[in-house]
Amino acid sequence: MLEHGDTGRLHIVLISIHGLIRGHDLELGRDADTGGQTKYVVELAKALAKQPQVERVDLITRRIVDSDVSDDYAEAVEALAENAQIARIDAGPEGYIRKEELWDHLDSFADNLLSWLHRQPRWPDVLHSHYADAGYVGVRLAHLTGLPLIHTGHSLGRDKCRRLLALGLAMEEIEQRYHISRRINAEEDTLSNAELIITSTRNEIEDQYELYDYYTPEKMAVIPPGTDLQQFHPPSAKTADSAFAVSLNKFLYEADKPMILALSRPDERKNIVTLLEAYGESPRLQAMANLVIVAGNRDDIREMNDGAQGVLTELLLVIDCYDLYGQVALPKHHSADEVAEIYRLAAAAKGIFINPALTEPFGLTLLEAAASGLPLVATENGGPVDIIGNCHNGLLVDPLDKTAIAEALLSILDNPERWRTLSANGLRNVARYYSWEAHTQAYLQKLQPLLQHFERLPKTPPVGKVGRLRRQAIFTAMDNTLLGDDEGLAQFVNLIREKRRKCLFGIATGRRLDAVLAILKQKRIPKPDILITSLGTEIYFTSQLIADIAWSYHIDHLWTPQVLRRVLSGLPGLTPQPKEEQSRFKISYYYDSERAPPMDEILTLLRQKELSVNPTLSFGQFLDIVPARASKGQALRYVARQWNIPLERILATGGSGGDCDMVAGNTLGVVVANRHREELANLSDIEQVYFAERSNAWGILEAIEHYDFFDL
Ligand SMILES: O=c1ccn([C@@H]2O[C@H](COP(=O)(O)OP(=O)(O)O[C@H]3O[C@H](CO)[C@@H](O)[C@H](O)[C@H]3O)[C@@H](O)[C@H]2O)c(=O)[nH]1
Ligand SMILES: O=P(O)(O)OC[C@H]1O[C@](O)(CO)[C@@H](O)[C@@H]1O
Repeated sequence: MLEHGDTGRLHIVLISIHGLIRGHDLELGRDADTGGQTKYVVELAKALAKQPQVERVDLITRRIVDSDVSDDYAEAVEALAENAQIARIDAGPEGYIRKEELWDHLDSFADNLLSWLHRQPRWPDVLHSHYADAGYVGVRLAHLTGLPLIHTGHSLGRDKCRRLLALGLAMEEIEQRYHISRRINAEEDTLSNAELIITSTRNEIEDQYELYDYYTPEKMAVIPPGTDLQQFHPPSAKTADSAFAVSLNKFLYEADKPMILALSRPDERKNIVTLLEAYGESPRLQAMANLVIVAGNRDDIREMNDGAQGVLTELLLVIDCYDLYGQVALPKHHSADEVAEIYRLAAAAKGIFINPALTEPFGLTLLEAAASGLPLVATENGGPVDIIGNCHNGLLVDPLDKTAIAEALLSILDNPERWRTLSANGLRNVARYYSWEAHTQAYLQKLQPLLQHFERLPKTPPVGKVGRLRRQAIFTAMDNTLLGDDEGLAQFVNLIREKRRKCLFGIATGRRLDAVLAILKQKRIPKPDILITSLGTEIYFTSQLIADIAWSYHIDHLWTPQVLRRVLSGLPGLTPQPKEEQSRFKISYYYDSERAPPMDEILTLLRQKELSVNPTLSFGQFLDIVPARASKGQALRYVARQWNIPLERILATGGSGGDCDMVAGNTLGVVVANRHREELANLSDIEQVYFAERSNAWGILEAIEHYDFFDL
């Protein structure tokens, strides 16, 4: 069994979870989640697969079984090229859900993807996550495997939040609609654990990533994406009117006028309504050109998701308000292969492409328009700064300034010489700066240094643990869970003894080994088969309590306890716990919630100091900090792999902050009644977590009944 490529050629795993992804006829614009990123990752996978240094590319996404979308998305594997494929992983509900609703299912996605990776002939050489959700999964996999993680954000929550607030949305509404804090936290976590961040523009680094606490420009590389110059090119001699051109006639009185073209997903951030108002408030603009807005595909607006429905409804109301009938086209349908022709239609009519987005992280449409010979007017916020800076083919505008938008459009429309110059610049420079061939060369060159120094965890468990007869396990936290009710404990211990031959007994605690052993003895609890102590930083197995050295070696990654102590020493409300609670990989404080900063401020401080660690607050009073690769849940997954026990057959009981990743994901999670639910409140929506009615060990016994655990 090959552990790593002995051919020396690379195996790259790209992770892009949301949206509708397939190798052909991408349904770009169909909904808010299927747009530039889905196109980017498919083109990147195909371009990388062509490189001689690359042996295999896997593009990982979520499997979707839903009568509202094509069966293509339910295929577990789809070939992209001879050495590239899309692999679809199950996680959460089978149906197609918005990316904002995926957060509760990403731990399960990570567990299922890890199982999939273990089923492959060898470990990949690198994980490359795309967007916050894939970053969340990539971080967990990188911790569990030791593989290097690289990341591309495509769009950043802090930047989107800033723009939506500027638009007047309330923070509560942004949180409710976009779960923006979970997304930003995942982005911060990804930035603090990725080895390399690939951006499409310098502007992203200076103006978008700069908003993050964990901001390390030296880990970032600008590698712009390409565009397919076979697909996007200027119009040839006058071609017969296409079906799409004809379809515009029903909207436009004078279809031959120049066309102002906007093309984007129907998403609030694309700010199409401001463009429409700028057009509606400019009689000169209306006299000179038609406005064509391509905003995805739709049948019945009333059946679309809230975001798209809101955007399109508002457009129709504004068209009516300014009485723009006959001058504005809002076509309902276009096919993937008509998109290039739409740009050419605008170019043939000496039109302009406009991207009025509040913020545009990069803007693939700008490349497509430039390659079609269209001059650009684009938002000054984001990627267009670099694109127009490189291509010299258009103007930047403040997306909230309607007068500036109108004037920029007029300054090109009423100057044919200027139109020709900008069009020619765009054609020449898009080919020069934006090609996938150039992208993959730069990408692979940036990748090399990361591949040398990574120690991966062994793929196959050490001999001797594989094939144990026992196919189940129960792991429990100690304080107030296993312990706290002696009668319940006695019942539980009897059950464990009775089932010992088929079920491993594990304890996962924040306490140190010596403290645990004293309690086990005092309470006459049998020695567990697996003992995870000090919050997942130490693992001992069998009754001889042999320490797992490989685990200690694995978690000793980016761990700088001295720096950590120095950074935290100045904070009010934090008192170091006695030295018997401290250990090599665990720094513990008493946390006085009256005086100490809130946890998210402590998280922010650690990230600003570029400390990639795992802080948890338990019982609202104990703050423990361990290495990023250590936690109860990560230690449990490491052990489950070693003992070859599927997570779905592991009952994991906890109840405070330090138990979160043990209870979440594919384990059968349990929270007993008396534990600190508020620290695990966000778990309550996950079906695989059972909140017991009863307390302490009685709650574990109740959960065993609930899951019918011994009859699985
Ligand atoms: O009705 C539509 C709308 C969009 N598209 C296509 O979808 C893509 C849209 O890409 P882009 O303009 O880049 O916008 P987003 O979908 O928002 O893409 C996100 O991800 C991209 C890749 O990283 C970045 O360029 C963007 O800034 C980022 O917002 C383009 O290929 C368009 O041709 C269609 O085909 N039909
Ligand atoms: O507007 P948001 O929430 O930042 O998301 C941008 C969306 O555009 C996309 O390119 C669509 O594929 C993805 O990056 C993401 O789904």
